[in-house]
Amino acid sequence: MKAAVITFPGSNCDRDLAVAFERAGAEVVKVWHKDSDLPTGTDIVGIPGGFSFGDYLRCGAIAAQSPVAASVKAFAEKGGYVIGICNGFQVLTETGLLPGALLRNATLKYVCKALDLKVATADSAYTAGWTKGQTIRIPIAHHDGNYTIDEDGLNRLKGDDRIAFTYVENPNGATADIAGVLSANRRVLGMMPHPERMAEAAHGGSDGSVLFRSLMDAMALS
Ligand SMILES: NC(=O)CC[C@H](N)C(=O)O
Repeated sequence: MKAAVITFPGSNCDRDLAVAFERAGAEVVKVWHKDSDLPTGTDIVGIPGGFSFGDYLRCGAIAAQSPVAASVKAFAEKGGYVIGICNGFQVLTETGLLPGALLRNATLKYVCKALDLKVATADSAYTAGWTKGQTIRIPIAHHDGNYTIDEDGLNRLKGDDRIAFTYVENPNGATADIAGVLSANRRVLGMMPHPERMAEAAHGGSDGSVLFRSLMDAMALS
């Protein structure tokens, strides 16, 4: 499996994401945001966490205008797999690949801690390694993680089983405790928590590694 990890000025989780993909067995190619083409044979695009373009305008808004963003959008629209973590999730909502928006945390504070999540669906390449309703521990680190969506949008997400993860204790005011959502074709995942930061014993937990392994398994079958 070839994973393309995008880097913007201000990204800071690109290396961690690359390592998590590699430990799961993927080949990783780093892609600078000015590269307009994804590497030939890309199976999945990873948009990492960080502070792209200093979080100016809105988190992810400038990154969503980068040359590479158009290729990522075209890749996703053709059915490609894309995962956006934290700032990557913000970029995905700004490109329109995922619905909703990430607003400032209700507390107006940056929150950095490990917390419990519920796996809201096991029906995706990313979450198939867990069972629905399982509690897992993954860290968050953000000031704009307050996932917000209108009632119609929320009903669509619920009706289509597209909520991937919810918080056990909501740290940021997110609508319906949502921590991660899937696209309509279930191949684009955006999540505020950082699975790559809890992916091996030395991180203090390895729940995050399940996501990368599930992905590898799903791709081996497809
Ligand atoms: N860890 C991150 O990716 C941070 C995302 C974003 N800059 C925020 O603070 O909300």
